[in-house]
Amino acid sequence: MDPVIEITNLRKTYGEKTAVADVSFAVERGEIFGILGPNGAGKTTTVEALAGLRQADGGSTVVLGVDTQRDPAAVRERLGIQLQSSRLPAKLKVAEAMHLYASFYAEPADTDELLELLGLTEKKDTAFADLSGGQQQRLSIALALVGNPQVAILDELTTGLDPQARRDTWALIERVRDSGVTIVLVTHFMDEAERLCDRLVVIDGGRVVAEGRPRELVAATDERAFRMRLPAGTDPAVVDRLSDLPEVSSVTEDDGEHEVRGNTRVLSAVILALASQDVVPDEIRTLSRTLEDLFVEVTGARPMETVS
Ligand SMILES: Nc1ncnc2c1ncn2[C@@H]1O[C@H](COP(=O)(O)OP(=O)(O)OP(=O)(O)O)[C@@H](O)[C@H]1O
Repeated sequence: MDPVIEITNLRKTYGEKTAVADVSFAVERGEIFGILGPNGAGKTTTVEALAGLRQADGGSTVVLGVDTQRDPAAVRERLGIQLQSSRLPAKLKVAEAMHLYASFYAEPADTDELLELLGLTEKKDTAFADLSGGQQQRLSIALALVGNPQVAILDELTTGLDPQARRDTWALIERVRDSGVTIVLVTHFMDEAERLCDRLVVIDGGRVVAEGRPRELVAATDERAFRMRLPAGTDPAVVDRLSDLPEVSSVTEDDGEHEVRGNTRVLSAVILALASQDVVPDEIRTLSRTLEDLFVEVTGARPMETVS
């Protein structure tokens, strides 16, 4: 089966500035595909080029078999896009916005159903400016879906939402995917990517620096880590010597605990070394690697703090 989206060697510059240097990836039908990366990595430029809203300087963007650089109009009916800064006129009411957007499409979704799905039915007659941040966000998702698209691109889906609203939005996105829509999700949030995305790319400096399923990306390393609490009065020289073990890459201390990192045999090597000095840790906790660890490794940047 042909991929629903195929980006090949995409390149986009703004004058001297290279926003996207070389990005390639493919998305299969029915996937939730994540695009992660630090600020300014080129994520928004990539999805705007994908939707045919930006003219690339090189490479191709194909959606549902259509080259969106050459013929963006040919997919407009089948592609929904929620942009970061989708602001509407202040006085436009929710239902009016939905009907306006629906009028752009030959076969729009049922607007009442969509508002119900997004929990906006009671806000139908409320002006855009009087909605809360979360409601505005949900409306922008509804507007991206009103054309009954086969592909939906959602940029910064849950930015500014409270923890409950984020979880509700995730559940909604899964329902949309289950209805057969392929979803591209641009996000800063590692927990969101881990929870929602079937596959993802990490983009940094306009290039793909990691690609795969969240679980595989997290597992694809030999690094292990654990924290331990040593008995009071343990000779600091014993701890210092742990750093000399070939299995250990780092030992750091904070809050009375030692965090040890190293290869797959680090835990047993440290326990043995301590036992040979008659030291038995009071407590040991292994640390599982997260998508955030991978993100820091491949981009050198910390992702934005999550709100939950
Ligand atoms: N219209 C433009 N003119 C000039 N430079 C631009 C323009 N749009 C984006 N850029 C620059 O291109 C780079 C990539 O921007 P882009 O918005 O694609 O990144 P991003 O990964 O989406 O970042 P963020 O997460 O902050 O939205 C940035 O350095 C940005 O400043």
